Amino acid sequence: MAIKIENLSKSYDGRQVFENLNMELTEGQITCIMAPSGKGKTTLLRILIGLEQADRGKVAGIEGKDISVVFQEDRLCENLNVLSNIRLVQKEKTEIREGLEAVGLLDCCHQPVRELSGGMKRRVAILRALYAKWDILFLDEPFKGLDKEMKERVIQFLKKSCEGKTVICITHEEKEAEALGAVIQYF
Ligand SMILES: Nc1ncnc2c1ncn2[C@@H]1O[C@H](COP(=O)(O)OP(=O)(O)OP(=O)(O)O)[C@@H](O)[C@H]1O
Repeated sequence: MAIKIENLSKSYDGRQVFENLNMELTEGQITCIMAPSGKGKTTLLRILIGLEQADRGKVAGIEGKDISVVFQEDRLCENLNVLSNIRLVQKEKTEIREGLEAVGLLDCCHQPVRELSGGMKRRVAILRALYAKWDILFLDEPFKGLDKEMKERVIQFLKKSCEGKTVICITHEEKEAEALGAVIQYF
């Protein structure tokens, strides 16, 4: 079942963020949502994942599904090491070595997150979301702070790990959407 967004409106203190937004996000593929800064992409994502309420309109296709999210902020446990951060959300004891290796985190997997660089933390946040149990994965500008080479590695791993699954990714970069093999939704 697709995610259907129907006539969704949201304002803050009388200031309209978006009005009568309609969108259909196909399941089993990666969709990139693109819009200029301030148009309300993060607000839309927060409504989709239930952290915010729309003023009007409805969303179908998410209720009852397991969701996993990479927020713009890493939201990691700074005093836990990389492995423990990932294991926190892991329902099944899946082998995570492949992911650590793919995104270049194997050598630092026992290091507390507080000692990592911004780009390393980003990769931990992405891996943690990927290894959680989910039907729909939401990513809000997930590659911010990654250099070109690392971004390509992470995108390749994401693409491979998410094949046939439903992923909603907010990005400003068409190149990222293309590399992910994503369908682009402008709004
Ligand atoms: N909690 C809030 N209270 C008041 N206004 C808010 C709140 N959250 C967002 N806004 C406003 O809603 C508008 C849309 O913000 P949002 O972060 O959703 O945009 P965005 O498209 O994700 O932007 P960016 O690409 O810069 O991240 C902005 O004008 C912002 O100031």
